[in-house]
Amino acid sequence: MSDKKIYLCGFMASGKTTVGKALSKKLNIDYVDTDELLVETYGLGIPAIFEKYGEDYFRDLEYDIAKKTANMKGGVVSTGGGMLTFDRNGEVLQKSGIIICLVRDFDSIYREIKSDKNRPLAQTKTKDELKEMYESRILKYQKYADYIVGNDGSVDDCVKKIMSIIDES
Ligand SMILES: Nc1ncnc2c1ncn2[C@@H]1O[C@H](COP(=O)(O)OP(=O)(O)OP(=O)(O)O)[C@@H](O)[C@H]1O
Ligand SMILES: O=C(O)C1=C[C@@H](O)[C@@H](O)[C@H](O)C1
Ligand SMILES: [Mg+2]
Repeated sequence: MSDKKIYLCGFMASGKTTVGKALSKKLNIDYVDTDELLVETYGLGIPAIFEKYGEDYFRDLEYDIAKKTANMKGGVVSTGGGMLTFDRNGEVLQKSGIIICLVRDFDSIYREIKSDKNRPLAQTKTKDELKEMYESRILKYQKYADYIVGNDGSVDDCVKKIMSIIDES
């Protein structure tokens, strides 16, 4: 099998993990989540890394994980919400796979993230601040995404859209 990866990127709670798992099952290929791989590799949860060492340190670890996924064999890789907001990560991912950005309506996203302790960046921001972050990040995701796919229907619909993109590419 080719070692090209299918990278799923997008804002927090856009569905990267849910859609990524379902897609890998349909395609019968490996699945990895960069947040999970980071936690496993460094033995510390994301909120704890932010709290103890700060965001910049987390971003350096995230960059190491981006490089690690580039060396893996093919599969579906769902990424952390901030991954594509850094050029150094976008450059690594672009070289080793196809990048698909999932876009989900902000109100659905907000409902998911407002009380989730596992998303430290969301916890410290108001709804307006998060909306601003959502809008400015979309521009960054677009810079590296090969395709933008909506995830406002069912998970299955989103998986089907991605499968038809892969078939045609
Ligand atoms: N199409 C959908 N329809 C209904 N619920 C969805 C859909 N996609 C995702 N969800 C739900 O939204 C929540 C967030 O999804 P998920 O954890 O997959 O997002 P994520 O992009 O991986 O988030 P993070 O950036 O924090 O890792 C989950 O509870 C998931 O079940
Ligand atoms: O949007 C972000 O910057 C983040 C999203 C999560 O997936 C984690 O990678 C972390 O909480 C940072
Ligand atoms: Mg996820």
